[in-house]
Amino acid sequence: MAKIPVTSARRLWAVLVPTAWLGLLLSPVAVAAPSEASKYLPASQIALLIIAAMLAWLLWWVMRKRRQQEKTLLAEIREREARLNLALWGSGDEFWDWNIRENSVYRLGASQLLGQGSMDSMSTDDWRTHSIHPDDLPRVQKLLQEHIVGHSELYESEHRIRNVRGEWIWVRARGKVVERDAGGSPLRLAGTARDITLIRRAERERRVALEVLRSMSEAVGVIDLDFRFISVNPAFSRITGYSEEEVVGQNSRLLDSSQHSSDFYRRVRDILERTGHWAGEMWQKRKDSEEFLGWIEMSEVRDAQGMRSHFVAVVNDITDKKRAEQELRYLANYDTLTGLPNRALLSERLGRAIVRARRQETRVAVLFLDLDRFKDINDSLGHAAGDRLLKAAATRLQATVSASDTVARLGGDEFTVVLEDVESLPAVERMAREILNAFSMPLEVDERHDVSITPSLGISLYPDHALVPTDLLKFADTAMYQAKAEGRNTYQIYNETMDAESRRRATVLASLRKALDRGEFRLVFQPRMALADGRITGVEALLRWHSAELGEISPVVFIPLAEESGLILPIGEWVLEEACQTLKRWRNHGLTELSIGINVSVLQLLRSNLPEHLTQVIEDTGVPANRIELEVTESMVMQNAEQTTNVLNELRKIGVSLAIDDFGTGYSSLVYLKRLPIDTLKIDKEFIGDLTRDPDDEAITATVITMGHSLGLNVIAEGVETEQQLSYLREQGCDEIQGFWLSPPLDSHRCLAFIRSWQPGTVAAIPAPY
Ligand SMILES: Nc1nc2c(ncn2[C@@H]2O[C@@H]3COP(=O)(O)O[C@H]4[C@@H](O)[C@H](n5cnc6c(=O)[nH]c(N)nc65)O[C@@H]4COP(=O)(O)O[C@H]3[C@H]2O)c(=O)[nH]1
Repeated sequence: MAKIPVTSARRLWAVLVPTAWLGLLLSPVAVAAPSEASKYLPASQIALLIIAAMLAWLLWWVMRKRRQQEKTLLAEIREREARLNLALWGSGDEFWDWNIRENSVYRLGASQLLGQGSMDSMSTDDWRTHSIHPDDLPRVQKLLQEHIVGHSELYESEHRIRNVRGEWIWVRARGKVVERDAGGSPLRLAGTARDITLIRRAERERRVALEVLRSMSEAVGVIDLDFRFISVNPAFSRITGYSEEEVVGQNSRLLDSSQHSSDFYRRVRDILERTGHWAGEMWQKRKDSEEFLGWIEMSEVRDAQGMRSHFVAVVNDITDKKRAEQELRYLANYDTLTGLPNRALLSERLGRAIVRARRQETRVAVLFLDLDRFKDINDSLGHAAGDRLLKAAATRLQATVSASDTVARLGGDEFTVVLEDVESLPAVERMAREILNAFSMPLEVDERHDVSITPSLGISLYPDHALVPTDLLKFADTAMYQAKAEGRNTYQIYNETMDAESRRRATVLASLRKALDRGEFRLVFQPRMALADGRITGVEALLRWHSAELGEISPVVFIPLAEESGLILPIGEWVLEEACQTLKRWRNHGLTELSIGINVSVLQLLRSNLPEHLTQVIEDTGVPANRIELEVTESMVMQNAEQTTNVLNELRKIGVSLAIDDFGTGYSSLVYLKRLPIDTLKIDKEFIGDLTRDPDDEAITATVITMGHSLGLNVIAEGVETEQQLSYLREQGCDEIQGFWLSPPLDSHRCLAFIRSWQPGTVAAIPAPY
């Protein structure tokens, strides 16, 4: 159908409507009374009227049709607009239309941006100042300008705009000039803006995550569900040695190490597949085959649909940390010198042993072991040799006990052995003897030095003596001190009286420390006589201590304490000076042939400046060196033969004579004796006491005399109490005797009087004083 322009249709309407009305008005006349009508209107007019009416109807019909079309069009437009709205809502986009000429911006947008069903129209200026973030505005304007002038095909920008809630959100705006004037100048620019806040945030988070991954010190590997690497971070390459290219596509088995069984790795993967997570320590193998310990956390990653898409493994190389931890644990529990458990680990093991023993109703024995005179050796050989000696002692000890027993070092020269499942006390004693026996062979300190050292052992038992580790250790320690007091190189089993003993020892030691300053010491002198002519050849100076608090204390008690505590050094100096002063006085009384024997502790030989001090005393007193005889005990010398020999040689050079005291108790070998620069052997009173009663002692004494003479030594018998003993010794050719038969130790005045009144010829007639 041909379309009629709206304006001409209106004009036609203006002519046709009155005509049609006229036609209609006149038509009834013609119809009702044709004869009359024919009277009034000619037929042509009637026809005209009918045509006019028909035209009017036609026009009305066209107009109606037209209105219907317009309505349909409008409905279509509305529908499209609704669809556009829907599309914008669905996409979250905003449509904007900038009318440059009218200087206004029309915006149609999703509720997120502009509010529900929002349509907005604003001036360009308002749009600029209120809607676009001031920081982004210059850039937006620049991009718009570039597009308007034709420098860009499309206007495109990412910037912030204010949303319906007044918050700044990021949008990606795109647009194009959609209308230009005849001269080509843009009239309208339209486009969309999409909310990209979340995308940008996700993008930023992704960038941050990527940066974190890149800078992480932990190795990160992304693995697919078949355990093949998808990507790895730089730390992964650094730690494993594999570059990303080398590893992507490879199965993660590539890093499996031989430290675990393949079963282990299979189990880990099973757990990961079942639970989506696994964390733990795992050995891994680097590209260069070196193995490292990793702390590994593996977790599944799910996609947007919640389906597992891959795994992420974070690997921390903890090899060094673990090593450091182990070292720390080792340091906390083990003695670094010997590698034996230390006190902490010992207490723990002892505790566990006690728990087991309680359950099984068995016994636990604690053997507390201290090396005799270790301090002296340490001081004389040097600390390095001392350390080697301790190591050798630890090895010897470990080799002696069984592997299930704990050998620990508590510090210094103190060791402890814990024996479990102890059947009986004799079994423990057997072990104690085995240990003592094991130390009868010298320990090799280095290629040149062998050192003989003996231990003293104290024993305590669970549950007999104590029920807790601390008490068991304390009691074994007490028993060990008792073993020392018993003469060392022995063992003692704890008993309650030892506590009193150790308390007494502590009291004595406390008083001993003050004794020298308080002038509580004095010397007594015991004469000795030559058997050949009955002449008094000399005296032995013996120390006495009368304590203000404790009364008279025997040297047998306080000398070992003085040696252990080191007090023997100043005390020994005092003895030396006092003895030489006495001899000087006696010499002034004419006793110029008299010698004086002075006991010297091994500690003085090893630790003091004895040769220098002696030289000084000789100089001060004017006593000839050859009238001084230093007495050292056999066992002391033998234990530290090498070091003591050096000092003895120095002393010999000064001119003093040297005697081996208590000879016969130390099992000296002849070879050693020959090497020592000594002049005299003093046979221990133990052998003399049983002379004439014990044939063994007689034989030993006779042998010692013969042996001493064969080495060119003067032999003196100590502790001679009877005439029978004297006769026997004379028979055997012993050179001198000393003992109660002749005289007990006397103070200096009485001793001087005794010597002066002594008649050599009346030897046989002198009765024993006791
Ligand atoms: N049963 C018996 N005993 C007799 C007889 N004759 C003497 N004795 C005792 O035997 C000990 C001999 O001294 P020692 O063997 O050097 O043994 C000494 C010595 O090793 C040590 N001692 C004493 N004075 C000193 C000293 O000034 N310095 C050092 N380092 N040790 C000393 O103490 C130990 C014991 O000395 P003391 O108690 O004075 O005991 C002395 C003496 O009194 C006797 O016929 N029968």
